[in-house]
Amino acid sequence: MPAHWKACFFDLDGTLVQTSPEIADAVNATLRHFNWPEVTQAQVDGWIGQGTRELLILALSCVTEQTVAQVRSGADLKEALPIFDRHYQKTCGTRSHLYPHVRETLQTLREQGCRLAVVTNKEERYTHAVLRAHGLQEMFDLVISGDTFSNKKPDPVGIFYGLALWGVSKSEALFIGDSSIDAATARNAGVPVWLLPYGYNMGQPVQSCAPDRVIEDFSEVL
Ligand SMILES: O=C(O)COP(=O)(O)O
Repeated sequence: MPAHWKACFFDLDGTLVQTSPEIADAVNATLRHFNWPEVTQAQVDGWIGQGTRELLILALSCVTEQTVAQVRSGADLKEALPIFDRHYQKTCGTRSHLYPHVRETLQTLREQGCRLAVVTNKEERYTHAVLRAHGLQEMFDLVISGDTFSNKKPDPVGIFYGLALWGVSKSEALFIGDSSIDAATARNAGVPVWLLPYGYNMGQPVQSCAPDRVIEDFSEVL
């Protein structure tokens, strides 16, 4: 294992930033707009990982008692998406916060010459809003969102793109995330993966994803 990684790829929601309270606020404001029942924080936590569009589909399926396939092809989603967008743009940064030691650890990695990337399934417009709200944008050499390429995680395209851009080999890179999607992304790319246990893993313990390591605190990346 290299003493200093040459490139670190980070998931965003549940790894760098605790985002679910303000996502829940935006989802519930959207549901109220249509007079649908609200959902709980725990439900929203369990729906994070595939991007906010997919999260909204799961929420609508839950409250309207339609299948996911029906919501995906129905009128409710089309109407709800712009309302959700308006609310999430407003709530971004209001109730999210960085996990302990994120800023200092990223800073130290930068000083060590490590290339830093975000690889999230969140859509670009929200990824940048969250990073901006926490003054993190300048920290990263590369930001890849769920809609940056035609495929999102667990497709390894974001990792391959970064490695090729920087001329870094797989063994010199590390993926740090919080979910089975992150573990699968890293495995698909052939890079080691460390998982944090405090994020959003659809209600499952991260140990079940068989990561190379579980780290309790973000500073253990160093
Ligand atoms: O589901 C999302 O919005 C994104 O989740 P991620 O940052 O964990 O990839």
